Amino acid sequence: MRLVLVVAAALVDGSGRILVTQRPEGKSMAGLWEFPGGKIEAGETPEAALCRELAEEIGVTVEPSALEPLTFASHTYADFHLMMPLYVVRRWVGTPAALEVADLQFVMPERLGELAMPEADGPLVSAVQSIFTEISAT
Ligand SMILES: Nc1nc2c([nH]c(=O)n2[C@H]2C[C@H](O)[C@@H](COP(=O)(O)OP(=O)(O)OP(=O)(O)O)O2)c(=O)[nH]1
Repeated sequence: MRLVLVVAAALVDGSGRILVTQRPEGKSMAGLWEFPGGKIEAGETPEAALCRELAEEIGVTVEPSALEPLTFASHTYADFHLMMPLYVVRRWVGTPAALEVADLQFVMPERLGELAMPEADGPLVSAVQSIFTEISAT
């Protein structure tokens, strides 16, 4: 089984909403909503890969020090096993734009479950929701 390393981010805005992006036509899982990010290239750290992907896909600048580890997905698809750390990002420069994604939206955490997302993302959505439930309860 091929192991694929991907890194992703949950950008959280000042209202506690989470950014999700839509996979474009021509890619696997086209049309599904996901956390922005992508594959780690040879010789790259996960943090450098994530900052590069966020700049390429949605045009925002994120400092590696702004990446807060949250959880990870470890999920077997039909033809590969995905290992994907998810970071929370609360600080970035620029306004997210759909540069290499079909669309993007900020959604309240409790609404994430209404979106069609990759199979691997179920546990990530639960983790994001539980963090924000904790925050809003304090
Ligand atoms: N960025 C991101 N990728 C995800 C998520 N959930 C999930 O299963 N993935 C998968 C989809 C892809 O197989 C892989 C990310 O690859 P990618 O999007 O950077 O590269 P790609 O389009 O060339 O991938 P592919 O067509 O070869 O599958 O991780 C997620 O929440 N965010």
